[in-house]
Amino acid sequence: MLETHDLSKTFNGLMALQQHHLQLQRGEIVGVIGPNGSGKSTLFNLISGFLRPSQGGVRFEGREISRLAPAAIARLGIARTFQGTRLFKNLSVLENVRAGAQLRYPVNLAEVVSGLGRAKIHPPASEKMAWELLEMVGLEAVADWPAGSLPYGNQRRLEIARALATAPKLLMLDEPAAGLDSSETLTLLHLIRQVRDRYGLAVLLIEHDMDLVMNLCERIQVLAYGQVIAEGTPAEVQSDPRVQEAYLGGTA
Ligand SMILES: Nc1ncnc2c1ncn2[C@@H]1O[C@H](COP(=O)(O)OP(=O)(O)OP(=O)(O)O)[C@@H](O)[C@H]1O
Repeated sequence: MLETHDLSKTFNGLMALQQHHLQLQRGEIVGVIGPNGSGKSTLFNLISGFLRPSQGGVRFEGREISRLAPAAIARLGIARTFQGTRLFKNLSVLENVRAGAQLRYPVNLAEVVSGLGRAKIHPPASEKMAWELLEMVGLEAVADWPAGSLPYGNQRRLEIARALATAPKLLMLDEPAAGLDSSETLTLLHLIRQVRDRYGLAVLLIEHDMDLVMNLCERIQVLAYGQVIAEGTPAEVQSDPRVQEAYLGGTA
């Protein structure tokens, strides 16, 4: 469903990503790991349209998408979360999920709140769907709370519910476990699996939390200095000497 081919990005002579290749099938959970500065965020930004490649491209369902704008890519069925959260903190939890459906389109907060402008053309997710998503992430009891008042772990789960309101085919998660304690991380692991099982979507995640990556992902790709140095099952990657070397003295 998703394929990067020869994907490369240079910043002022620095090769942030070099000749990257990845294939992702429907229903797969794949992790991208690597030391700081290895190119993970660059890869995410290239796939989601926030950066243009210097070379190569990205195909989604057979179509070249690397020259499309982020909103156009989102419309094709790719949703992403960001490091940290980007919730509408003053809107309720439920309103955040409903507004998630509009994130496929360039609506702003004022339009979401008023239901006017572009928000009128692109209506929010139905109340039924929003409640279903809230139930899945375990936040129905706090549906009326302002999103900003939730503990951080719950905000991360809300972000996932909001991304799912766009009914994506591919969900990209940028360090979903950052800032979570081990029990919140375990809840997150189950949630991501449940989301995949229920909606059959593909999940691509960047993560530094090795426990989460090794227990959740079916396949892992390892980057170092912008290059793929290993790819395989968690067991294969963990026993790969190149990976151990890349992480020597690192954050793994
Ligand atoms: N907009 C930019 N301008 C210049 N250099 C950049 C830019 N974005 C990233 N880089 C450089 O590209 C390289 C790869 O960075 P990237 O953020 O993709 O790594 P990362 O693996 O996501 O790191 P981290 O784990 O710290 O988030 C780094 O050397 C970084 O300094």
